[in-house]
Amino acid sequence: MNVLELRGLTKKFGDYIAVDNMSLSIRQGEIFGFLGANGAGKSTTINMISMLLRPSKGEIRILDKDIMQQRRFAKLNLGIVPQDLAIYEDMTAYENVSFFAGLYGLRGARLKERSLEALAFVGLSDKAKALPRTFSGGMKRRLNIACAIAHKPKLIIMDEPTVGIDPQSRNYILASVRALNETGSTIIYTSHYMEEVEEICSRIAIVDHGKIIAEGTKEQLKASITDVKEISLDIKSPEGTEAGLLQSLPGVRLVMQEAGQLRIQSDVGMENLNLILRKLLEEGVEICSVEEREPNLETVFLTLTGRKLRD
Ligand SMILES: Nc1ncnc2c1ncn2[C@@H]1O[C@H](COP(=O)(O)OP(=O)(O)OP(=O)(O)O)[C@@H](O)[C@H]1O
Repeated sequence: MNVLELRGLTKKFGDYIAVDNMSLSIRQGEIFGFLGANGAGKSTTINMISMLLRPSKGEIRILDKDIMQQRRFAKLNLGIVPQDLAIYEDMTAYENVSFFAGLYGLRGARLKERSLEALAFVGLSDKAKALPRTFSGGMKRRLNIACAIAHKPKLIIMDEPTVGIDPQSRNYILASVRALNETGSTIIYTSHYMEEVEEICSRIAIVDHGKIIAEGTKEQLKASITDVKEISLDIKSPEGTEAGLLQSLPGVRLVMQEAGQLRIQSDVGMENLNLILRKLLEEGVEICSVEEREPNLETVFLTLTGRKLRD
């Protein structure tokens, strides 16, 4: 059964079309990645699914029921982890979770059990009695997740839950996404970090200008890219000076530089490796290794949109 179905979903703000005739089916048991640059329309889509925004056009079905006609059913089956934190700083972590779980009708022993379980899921059991204002940004994000999952929704939507947090919290969040999925929840995970999406998602939609421009498993998406190759060079030289030199060479589409490494995406069939190497050597750059890389989701995104996922 489809846990979520979007049919021709559209949202206009004045003349601006933020979500453009989007159709999508998400099956039970998936971790579905929603990948797009800032402003692509991810949050607007999520806000419509969570009934905070009214679609201009189209239909949203959760577990085969139209959410406009079955609002309560949709709410009970949905857990939303919003991009902006929705927690109370002056209530303990446990009180926060049980407050939100209570909104979904949980009471008594079941409320307590589910609230504690949700805190355990995100690795905050030992902080149950602490106030969120003493938490790191990452811990607050984990609490935000616990608040959305205690009522055990069938569909959990996470809107960029790992933006700007420490690696330990990030790992907790990714582990909790997997654990939630293993216990039967379907998950929609939005992010502009393609590494994360690649790591945890079973299927991915790439969103750009409010439209889904590609959809499939990561293997399918990568296999669709046949006209770009990626070369990776380990180099020794002062950082930050090389990318500009290479950008203007024929066939070079994109140069990325990180800590002694250059990643160059260029047109397949362009025999420009010799030009690239010659240019670097002329500039006194020491080349330690050269490797042709498998395409990743960044390559896919770049090829489809002509832009980098993160600017
Ligand atoms: N209430 C609003 N009124 C006018 N324009 C809006 C409104 N909400 C969003 N937009 C515009 O719609 C577009 C899509 O925004 P949205 O927040 O859905 O993108 P996003 O993919 O979630 O990006 P981000 O990662 O930055 O949250 C943006 O250009 C945004 O400026």
